[in-house]
Amino acid sequence: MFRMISDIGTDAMKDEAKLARMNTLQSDIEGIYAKATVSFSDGQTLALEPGLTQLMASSRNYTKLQEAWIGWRDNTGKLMRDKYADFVTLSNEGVSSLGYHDTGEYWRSWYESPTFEPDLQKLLEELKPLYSNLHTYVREKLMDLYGRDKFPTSGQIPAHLLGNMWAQQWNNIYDLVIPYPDKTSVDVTPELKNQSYTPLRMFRTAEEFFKSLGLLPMPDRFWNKSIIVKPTDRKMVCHASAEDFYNQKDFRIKMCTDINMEDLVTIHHEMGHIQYFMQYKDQPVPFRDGANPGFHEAVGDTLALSVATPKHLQTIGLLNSVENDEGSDINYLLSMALEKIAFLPFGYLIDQWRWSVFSGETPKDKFNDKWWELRCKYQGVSPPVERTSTDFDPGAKYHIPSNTPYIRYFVSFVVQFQFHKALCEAAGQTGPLHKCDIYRSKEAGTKLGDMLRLGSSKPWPYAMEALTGQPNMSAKALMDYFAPLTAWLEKQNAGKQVGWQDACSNQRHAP
Ligand SMILES: CC(=O)N[C@@H](CC(=O)O)C(=O)NC[C@H](CC1(C(=O)N[C@@H](Cc2ccc(O)cc2)C(=O)O)CCCC1)C(=O)O
Ligand SMILES: [Zn+2]
Repeated sequence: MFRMISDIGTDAMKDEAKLARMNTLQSDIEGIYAKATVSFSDGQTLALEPGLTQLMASSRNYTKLQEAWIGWRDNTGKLMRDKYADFVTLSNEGVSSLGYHDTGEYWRSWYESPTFEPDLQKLLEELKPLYSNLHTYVREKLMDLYGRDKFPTSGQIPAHLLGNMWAQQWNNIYDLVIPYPDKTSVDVTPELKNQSYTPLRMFRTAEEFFKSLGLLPMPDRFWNKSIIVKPTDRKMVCHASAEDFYNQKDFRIKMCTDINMEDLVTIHHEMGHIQYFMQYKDQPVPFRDGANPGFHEAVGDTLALSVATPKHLQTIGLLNSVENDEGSDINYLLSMALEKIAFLPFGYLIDQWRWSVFSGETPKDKFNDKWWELRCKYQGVSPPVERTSTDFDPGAKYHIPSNTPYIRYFVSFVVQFQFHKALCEAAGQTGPLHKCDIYRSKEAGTKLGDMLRLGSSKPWPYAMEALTGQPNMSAKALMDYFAPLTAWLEKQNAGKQVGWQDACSNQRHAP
């Protein structure tokens, strides 16, 4: 407890003037991101939410997508590079008085493990074959649609074609890659609109899932004080977030909710944070935190793994028919892979880049080269147009200007499948993991609640063992979940060139 109280991060900066300068740089950088818009050649001007997000998700116009992709980076990252470099120097100075070599070392200390970095690398390597198979399948489909001459001979996928501004999740191009179009497709967005769901009803639906497990309901103050639609009377950073006011009563979400499946999942994610806040609210303040930051990110997503199943969606009236055949199964697993597998290298590389910047390994003039070195190697995506060292593409992703650590999401995307497997067993679900729905299982809820109430009072391996019966992070549950899809993808990719070269080439395939 004493160690946690004294671990105050960059606020340990001794020099008041430098502390003020660091905070000014941070708020300047965040301001650039918050105010950014893109003005198109056709006169349209869009903000990130909802305009650019919806364009990147739904447009199939190569040039329009490219214009949005370049415009967003010109109006965010490109304007931050010098300030960010100065911020990094001051941030490192701030934590040095706590004995950390740099900010990256401080951030990694939250995982309390001397083998944290090699453990992460091993997980990514175990998951690489599954990612490569998904990447190859998607790339072939996109080449058919956009033409081979748009794709580099080194095998990467141009980053603006994957349905997301950062190519971090590919669920929005599901319609372009759906394996069995005549079978059940899981996207319930149209149904949410047909049934005129409101943001409030989406939040109530999520709350009902938590309550069905015997977990805590959202308190009245939550419903009175949260902001769940984009306000018209003030500016607000629309990036969803959950806040703990550390007074054992006030817990809130702010979010600019869209009526679609993606936001229904996000609502569960944010409500997972609130549930954790409430479960550990009686711990001493230093223990009112996740067992590690990845655990905090995994709570809501774990429950959403049940909610997203066709069976559950039918139970809550969002899907009228569920076919139990191989085609529907593969359709569902592929839609989940576009959200969960696609994310893994992205979740890994953000802080690989940032740790290398904090440590001094990557100097300012190499910021963008290092970023694309990692994007080309780990994620197998390429820039649609040539990038230069005056660009600063990492700054186009919220978590860099907001200085929010990111490896927590890679950890979460691995451990959430371990949690899901453990809760499914507690709920007495015996079938394939991807069909499990823990809805209404008080046994599962009790097991989860017991772990959440620990907060950060025990080392995370203790919490992991309490929930799953063993203390380590493991990719096995994730690979078990997607096993039927792995076999199917290997058959689909037979005879195809699987994977990509580490470096992106400038050369493109012949038409
Ligand atoms: C006071 C404070 O800071 N509170 C923290 C929570 C805490 O630390 O207590 C907080 O609210 N952080 C905001 C952040 C928002 C989101 C996010 O940034 N997600 C990542 C990665 C991802 C993507 C898909 C997915 O399914 C899960 C994760 C991204 O969008 O790239 C955006 C929507 C989802 C989660 C969050 O909730 O984690
Ligand atoms: Zn989160």
